[in-house]
Parts: sequence; C-alpha cells; structure tokens
Amino acid sequence: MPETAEKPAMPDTLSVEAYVAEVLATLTPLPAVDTPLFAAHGLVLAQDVTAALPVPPWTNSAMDGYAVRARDTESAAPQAPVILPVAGDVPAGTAPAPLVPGTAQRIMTGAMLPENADAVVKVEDTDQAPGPHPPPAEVGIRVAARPGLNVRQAGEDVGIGDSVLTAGTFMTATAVASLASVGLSAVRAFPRPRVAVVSTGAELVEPGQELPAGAIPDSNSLLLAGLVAEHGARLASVSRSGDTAESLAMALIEAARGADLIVTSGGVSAGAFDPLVMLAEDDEDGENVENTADGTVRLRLSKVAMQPGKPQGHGVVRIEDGGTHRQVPIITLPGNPVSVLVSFITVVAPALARLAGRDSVPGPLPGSGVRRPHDALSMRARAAAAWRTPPGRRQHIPVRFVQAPARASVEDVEGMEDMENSAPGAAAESTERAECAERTESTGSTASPVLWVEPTHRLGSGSHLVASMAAAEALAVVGEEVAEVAVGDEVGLIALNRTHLH
Ligand SMILES: Nc1nc2c(c(=O)[nH]1)N[C@H]1C(S)=C(S)[C@@H](COP(=O)(O)OP(=O)(O)OC[C@H]3O[C@@H](n4cnc5c(N)ncnc54)[C@H](O)[C@@H]3O)O[C@H]1N2
Ligand code: MOO
Repeated sequence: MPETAEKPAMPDTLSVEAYVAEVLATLTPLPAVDTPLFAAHGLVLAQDVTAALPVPPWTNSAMDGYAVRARDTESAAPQAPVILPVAGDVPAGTAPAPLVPGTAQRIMTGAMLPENADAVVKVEDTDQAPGPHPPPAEVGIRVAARPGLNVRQAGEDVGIGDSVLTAGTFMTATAVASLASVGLSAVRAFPRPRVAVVSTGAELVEPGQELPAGAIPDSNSLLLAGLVAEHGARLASVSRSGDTAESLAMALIEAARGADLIVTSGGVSAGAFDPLVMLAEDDEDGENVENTADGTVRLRLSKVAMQPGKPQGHGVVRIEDGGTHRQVPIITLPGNPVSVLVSFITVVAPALARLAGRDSVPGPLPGSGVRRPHDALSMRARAAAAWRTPPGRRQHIPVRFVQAPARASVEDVEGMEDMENSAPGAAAESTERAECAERTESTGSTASPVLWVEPTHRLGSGSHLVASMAAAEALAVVGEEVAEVAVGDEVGLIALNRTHLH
C-alpha cells in the first residue's frame, strides 16, 4: 500500500489538470492550409476525403504470367498442357491490345489486363521459365484457370466517391499513401506549429565553450529543440536572453515573429533576478502587460502541484506583423532541465496537440503521446525499487525498465495485498505479477506481462539531474496523495522517445 499523506493545503497551487485546462483554453487549432502530400506526413487532416480515382484504377494482373480467357484453359492439366499462341507482351505502364480468343498475352504484375482476358496463369504454372527473356511463340498452360484467377478488379479496394479518410485523421505513412492512391496531390491539413525556444539565464554559455566561474552550458535550448521535433512541431528559432525584463521582452517579441508558440525556460521562480517574474510582477493577479515599442507581453505565473515543474507560466506576446496585430501564445517553463522535460510533456505537448488539431486523434501520437494530463495515467507499471515523492505534488520521475524483482522482495513489502485488492483490475494483475515473479525466480526468464521500473538516478526526481536524464526510458507518474512508493506499487507511465517525427 503506498504511504499516503494528508494533502497539505496549498491554496495558491493549481492541479496539473486545472493548469493544463487553463493553458488549453487560450489555444485553438492553427488555420488549416493546403498541403502537398509529401509534406502531409505527421499532420492532421482538416477535410473529409473521398476517392477521385478507383483503386485499382483499372483491372490488372496480380502475377507475372499469361493473360488468357479462362474457358480456353478448361482442359489444361500438368501432364496435358493447353498450348496457346502468345500474341505479345503487356509490360506495366502500357495499354494492351484486346486479347484474341484462343491466344495468350505475356503480362507483368500490375499491368493492365487486356480486354477479353479474364484470368492470369502465373508463369510457374506454364512450360515457360520465369525471368527476363523474349516472349515465346506459344505457351503451354498447365492449370485450368477459373475466371478472375490472379486478377485485381478496378475499384475493388475503393470505388470513386467512396470515403477514404475523415477530417481529424492523423496522417501516418499509410494514410498519405492512401491519399496518393485515390488521386490527390494535396490536402487541407493543420500545419506543424512553429515553436520559438527562448532560454533565459545570465549563467548560460554555448555548449562546449569554456565556463567562466558561475556559468553552465545551455542544455535546455537543445533539449527543447529536440522535444519540439519529437512532438511533431517545427523549430522556428532558438535564442538566449539575459536576466533583465527588458532584454527578455525584446527577445520574446523577436521570437514571436516567426512562431505560433513561444516556449521559454528559466526565470519563473523566486529568485531576485528571475526575469519572467519581473515581467509578470506588476499586476496583483500575477498578470502583467509589458509594453515596448514593438509589442506587448502578457503573462500569468502559477504554482502547479507537480514535481518537478512547480513554477509555471503562460500568456501571449502581441506583435505588429505586416500591419496587423498577431497574438502568439507563450508557455514559460522552469529552468531546471528535468523540470523542462516534465513540463514539456505535461503542458507543452497538449498545447502542441491542440494547435496541430491532434486533440481528438485516437491512438499513438508523436513524442510522449501525451495529449491531456490523464493520458499519463492510462499506462501502468510497477515499482521495482522504493522511492520518496513529495506529498501534495504529482511526481514525474525518470525511470528505466528493469526485470521483475524476485518474488521475495515483492512480498516483503507490507500491505501489498491491500493495494492489489483495491486497485482496478487487481485480481488479474496480481495473478500476473505472482506468476511473473515466480517465473523469474524459477527460470530467470525476463519475459514479463507487467512492466517494472526503477528510478534512473539514486537522487530520484532531482530536477537538476540533466546528464543522467538521457538514461530515462519513461517517466513514472505518482499521485499527489502518495508520499512513498514501495516495491510492487503501481505507478502511471509515460514512455519517452518511443515514436517521433522529424
Ligand atoms: N525560494 C525558492 N526557490 C526556488 C523555488 C521556490 O519555490 N522558492 N522553486 C524551485 C523550483 S521547484 C524550481 S523548478 C526552480 C525554477 O527556477 P527558475 O525557473 O527560476 O529557473 P532558473 O533559476 O533560471 O534555473 C533553475 C536551474 O536550472 C538551470 N538552468 C536554467 N536554464 C538552463 C539552461 N538553459 N540549460 C541548463 N540549465 C539551465 C539553472 O542554472 C538553475 O540551476 O527554482 C527553484 N527555486
Ligand atoms: O518544480 Mo522544480 O521543477 O521541482 O525543480
């Protein structure tokens, strides 16, 4: 049984769900645009598509062989082939002459079936050798073909006007191929959001450069740029801003020019020089308007009940763009690198999904696959090691997949039975786990019907553990009410780096 704690009163702290809902309420899908098919992979379709062409577009051969009239082969048998004159070749991509009754035409896979022909006898069922050589004068047919043998009928996949894909479909490789096959060259789609990354902090230097005292390599810029790509969005720009409100406001306004969303890291907590706090501090609601000659930055900072990633903020940057005003949403993440990863997945990924029209797409999505906070809780794993978690904050801890622990170490955990009996689907899972532990014990097999995880680093969810973050295969998600995770406890799971698009 996980050790639980009284939820501490945190009146100024929002739940993850409430905060993400607040951010999403400010966002709508980007306007759909006509998109060539070669650029449509990974986007969401914004129109219903019906077939402009039948598939196949014309009746054709499924085999390399001989196009015949089935009735001309009625008496054929392996020992008594029917001999037909060969009237020519039908390579793919050509329009054949009609078949003269009582003859055959040599035909290739995918080539158009000649008029009057109703079957194809594959070359292996004739007296001819397969492969590249001139057509024979005649062919011995060794099987009696039935009408339709090795023939693919025009429109047997889809007919003209049939529904092919509906608006809201996430365009995978198969979807794009399907659109091409029904005659389209472009579709209306929600574009890839363009994301500007802005890292704040006077301590940041270019990776690989010598570090003056107090400086660190800027790893968040690269982390965010990579996460943007992994979540199906496009990197618009990457910039660094110093620790003053003025320099930050200017950087944000510049970043807004080519972007649909700005994501910043750092400067949102309680430091004396946190620039986003300075930008946001004028207003009693935590909302502020910072005006410059070129634009306006409006921000709301919040504390969110998650760890890491407590200090968060969002708002809009309003700019003049080609004589019109444009409002670019901005999401401000805390600077600690693990906080950046976790905040991206919990807040930015759903925001990108909304902008890209992916909100209601079923099935897996690019990157972490997270669209809404509760998606994180739909996959489950069990803890193979114990760890502590701050009560009152939902923990997202970097973990790796490990073998099921031996039965003894699982059963040692006090209160396991209670947890299993109260968990949904507990009976089946408990049997599975017992079997799994048993199998591990007796055979050493690693095969397991249950995922087991352990923290990637002995310091758990420390938000500064940037170097070891790369070893994480997933984030384990532990509820706000939990204070300690014991071996065998169930946790939520967000798989990292499973599917991504570039
Ligand atoms: N008195 C308090 N201090 C802090 C609180 C608090 O509630 N009260 N919250 C802590 C939490 S939780 C977090 S998270 C951090 C968030 O701080 P900021 O968003 O203001 O971020 P910074 O102070 O700028 O940086 C934090 C940390 O991350 C490093 N960092 C920043 N940018 C980068 C980058 N681009 N690449 C690599 N590393 C970066 C930075 O050097 C700091 O070590 O505040 C706590 N403090
Ligand atoms: O919320 Mo901070 O992100 O815990 O380290």
